[in-house]
Amino acid sequence: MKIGIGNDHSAVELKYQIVAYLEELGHEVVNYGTDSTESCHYPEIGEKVGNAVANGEVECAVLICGTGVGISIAANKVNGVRAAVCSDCATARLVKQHNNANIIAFGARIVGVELAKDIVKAYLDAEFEGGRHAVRIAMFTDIENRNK
Ligand SMILES: O=C(CO)[C@H](O)[C@H](O)COP(=O)(O)O
Repeated sequence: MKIGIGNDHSAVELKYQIVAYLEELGHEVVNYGTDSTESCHYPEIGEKVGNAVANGEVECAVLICGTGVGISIAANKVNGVRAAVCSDCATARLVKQHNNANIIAFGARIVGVELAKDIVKAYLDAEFEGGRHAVRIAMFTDIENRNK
């Protein structure tokens, strides 16, 4: 799978570890994040990755900032993006099964590297269940259309 990754200055080291892990799993990774620990602005990266997912440049993406929250808020401003912050594997699985999240986010200041890898794996291994959940996903699109 072609997977995007984006991060701010707080998450450079964790980003490298997640990129290596994704490549070990056989995925192609496109890096949209910063490789510098110099302070930068996570909304720019969240938007860039959100656009890459929305326009199909990558199939899904991983976003990492200090908490995972700010960068996912930015990505969620892009129509068609469903970015979900996860700090545990059950949530990571459910955001794919129920919410069809196309971006998973977590915080470099919140989770350690092994948990972060497990979160990514739980998300990638899960499948969207459709059915009643598809009705709710369509309602996200309705919200976007009402708020253009
Ligand atoms: O978690 C974040 C956004 O949700 C950012 O990584 C965090 O706010 C950056 O903080 P600082 O500029 O103090 O390093």
